[in-house]
Amino acid sequence: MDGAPAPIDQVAAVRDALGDGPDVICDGGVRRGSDIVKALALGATACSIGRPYLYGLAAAGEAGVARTLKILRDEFERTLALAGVPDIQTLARRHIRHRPR
Ligand SMILES: Cc1cc2nc3c(=O)[nH]c(=O)nc-3n(C[C@H](O)[C@H](O)[C@H](O)COP(=O)(O)O)c2cc1C
Repeated sequence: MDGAPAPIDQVAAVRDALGDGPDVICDGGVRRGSDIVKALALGATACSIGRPYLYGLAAAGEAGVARTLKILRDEFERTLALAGVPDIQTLARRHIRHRPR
């Protein structure tokens, strides 16, 4: 998997190939709320997480998982606000500058 492209770098191409209909879920490498903003701007419907919630679980059990989700949500909302984007529906590719590696 070391040579596999990052999921975030595939979102735009997947969305372009599928069109507006199907859901696209970006899974893998989401660590910050701003990562979710980027994925949605590129065309994802949602993101999923694996390790981040496990880190919270390991640190503080159920409360740690809740804390992880709150951190991600707060960062997500803060990033939208700082970008001047009022809501998810308004979020679009023009709001970010993304160069796939
Ligand atoms: C401990 C652990 C076990 C996992 N087991 C599976 C699995 O059995 N099958 C699977 O498809 N993905 C598995 N995953 C992948 C997650 O479902 C998810 O795709 C991935 O963790 C998302 O990336 P992230 O950890 O960077 O957020 C596992 C991930 C972790 C951390």
